[in-house]
Amino acid sequence: MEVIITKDCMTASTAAAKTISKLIRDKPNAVLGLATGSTPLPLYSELIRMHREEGLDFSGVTTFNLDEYIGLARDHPQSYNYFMWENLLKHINIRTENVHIPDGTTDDVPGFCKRYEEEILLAGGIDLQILGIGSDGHIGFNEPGSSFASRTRIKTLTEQTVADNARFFDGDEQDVPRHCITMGIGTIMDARMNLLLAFGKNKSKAISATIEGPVSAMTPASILQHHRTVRIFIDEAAASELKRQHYYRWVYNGKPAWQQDV
Ligand SMILES: N[C@@H]1[C@@H](O)[C@H](O)[C@@H](COP(=O)(O)O)O[C@@H]1O
Repeated sequence: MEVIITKDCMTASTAAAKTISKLIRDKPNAVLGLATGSTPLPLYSELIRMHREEGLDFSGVTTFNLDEYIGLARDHPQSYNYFMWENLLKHINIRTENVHIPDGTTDDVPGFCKRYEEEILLAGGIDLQILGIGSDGHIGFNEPGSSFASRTRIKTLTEQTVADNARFFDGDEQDVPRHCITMGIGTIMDARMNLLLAFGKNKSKAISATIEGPVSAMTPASILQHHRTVRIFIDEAAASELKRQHYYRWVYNGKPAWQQDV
């Protein structure tokens, strides 16, 4: 695990965007795993800027989104499909046929999930998965208790996640769907690299449990301790409960210049 503590979310997002742009320049047909939520928004803005000003080319890139609410149409303003097109996809030169987002309106959820997994395999697997984290430690919508071996499937949100996400639904918890389709933890663990972003004090407990806690299904993100290549970008507030913050800073500051591209 590489833990990178930055002074604010913009610095972290710019650094994370550099990791992604390097991947795309080295491998123009890279497969990206995308996340929603407020956390990756500055990262997506930076990728859009890189596309416009530095010619970052997405024409060969394929994407798979982590999750989607069940019951929301693709054009519903709170659907993750709408979110992705508004905040990233319509601003870059990605091919529509290369974009994959779970379909929350499918009438065959198990069949859809099976095909989603097959499509990831057919694309060659995910090179880099972007992750946010829920305040309860979830990744994608894999809530506490999710199996570490899980694949794309239906899940029920926790009351905590419904409460957290109500802010996107005018604060009304009744409007937040209770079910979703999400990549499984096993799916996320198959990505060749995972890049997790977390900002703000309300993520500090989940972050300390993820990085320094025991690996436990009660903190789904803690399984990343078993992943080979994970970069965690956090701001000072999200890092505030880490016991070994001094060490993470010391490691990063001691890195040779050629490694400090992040
Ligand atoms: N399914 C998404 C997660 O992928 C995301 O990481 C989380 C955190 O959202 P935010 O970044 O807005 O805090 O929200 C949702 O539950």
